[in-house]
Amino acid sequence: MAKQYDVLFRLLMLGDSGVGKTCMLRRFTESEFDPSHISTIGVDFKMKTLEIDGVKVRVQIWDTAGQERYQTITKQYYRRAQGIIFVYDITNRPSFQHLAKWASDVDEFAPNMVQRILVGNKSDEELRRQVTTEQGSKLAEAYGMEFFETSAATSNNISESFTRAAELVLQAHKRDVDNLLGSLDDYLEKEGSTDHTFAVEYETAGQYENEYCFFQENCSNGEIMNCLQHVRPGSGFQPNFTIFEKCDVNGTNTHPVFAYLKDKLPYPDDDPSSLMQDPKFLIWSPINRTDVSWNFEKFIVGPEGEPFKRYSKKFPTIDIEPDIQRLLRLTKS
Ligand SMILES: Nc1nc2c(ncn2[C@@H]2O[C@H](COP(=O)(O)OP(=O)(O)OP(=O)(O)O)[C@@H](O)[C@H]2O)c(=O)[nH]1
Repeated sequence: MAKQYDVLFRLLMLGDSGVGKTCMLRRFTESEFDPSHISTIGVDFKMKTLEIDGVKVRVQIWDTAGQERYQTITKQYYRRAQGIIFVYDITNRPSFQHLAKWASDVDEFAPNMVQRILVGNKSDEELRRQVTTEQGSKLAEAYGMEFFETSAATSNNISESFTRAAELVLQAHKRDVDNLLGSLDDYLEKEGSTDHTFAVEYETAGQYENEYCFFQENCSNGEIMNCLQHVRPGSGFQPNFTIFEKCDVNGTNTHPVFAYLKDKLPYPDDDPSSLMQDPKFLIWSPINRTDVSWNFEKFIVGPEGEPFKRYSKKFPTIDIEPDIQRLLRLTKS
């Protein structure tokens, strides 16, 4: 598989509802501006590839809902961000005053290394301005952030601000980038790609007839195909995709693909705290906080090899479908 980028970073946009986060993101990724305001529900994201200092940086930009009622959901995304773009609306003073709260949430929930910039959006609305450029710039200085005034309507400083956020993240992770593991593609390339092995243990979701196939087999490698064909789902079932051998996902022999997945997604999204309830089931060593919990956690990986989400053993497999659909749409777009 040809490598499309060198590194993948996640940026998160935070700020009150209506400040223009979605419009900024659309302007940056699709060069479009839609004057209607449809509040984001939970989180959404878009991707863009930038070339910075000769490095192809794929940025996954998460657009969060500013509305209070979604904060429990959106806070779960903080810990996975490498960069934060705080946005306020220059025509709305309260959105500027609330930055203190957004910043303190980030201090609490985001990783220490997270890079931040401050953006005052709607700079085209000079006549309705309630926050001066100087006030914005002073606040940014106080927080040690770079500052931009932007307009999603005219495109002013949109590209500059997103690119700067990505540059800061790249600089902060320079050492990692130099020893780059990069993407899942790299691993597969290193491992000899198609004829090498990696795990398959999926959960039964009763969807054999549908587009996705999830299944669970406890038998040995040699028996898997027979089980599928004759037992579950049976009736001569033939998968139309490659099934790899089983492999270790925890312990000293952890397969590099799973080491990578666990590194990028250390905890299940829906249940970050629990690992294994009963230590007598821990049959591998060494035990690590990010280990895959029995039985069964799920990972999904995006169209370009980026680990997208990890689901706990309690998360119903059937409920992964909306995320799969979303990623498939992304592949087609
Ligand atoms: N004049 C002007 N209006 C803008 C600009 N950016 C966004 N808007 C308008 O502001 C409103 C809200 O924009 P959104 O992008 O939906 O706001 P949001 O921050 O994503 O809101 P939530 O999803 O609720 O958090 C829309 O009516 C936009 O048309 C801008 O740069 N200039």
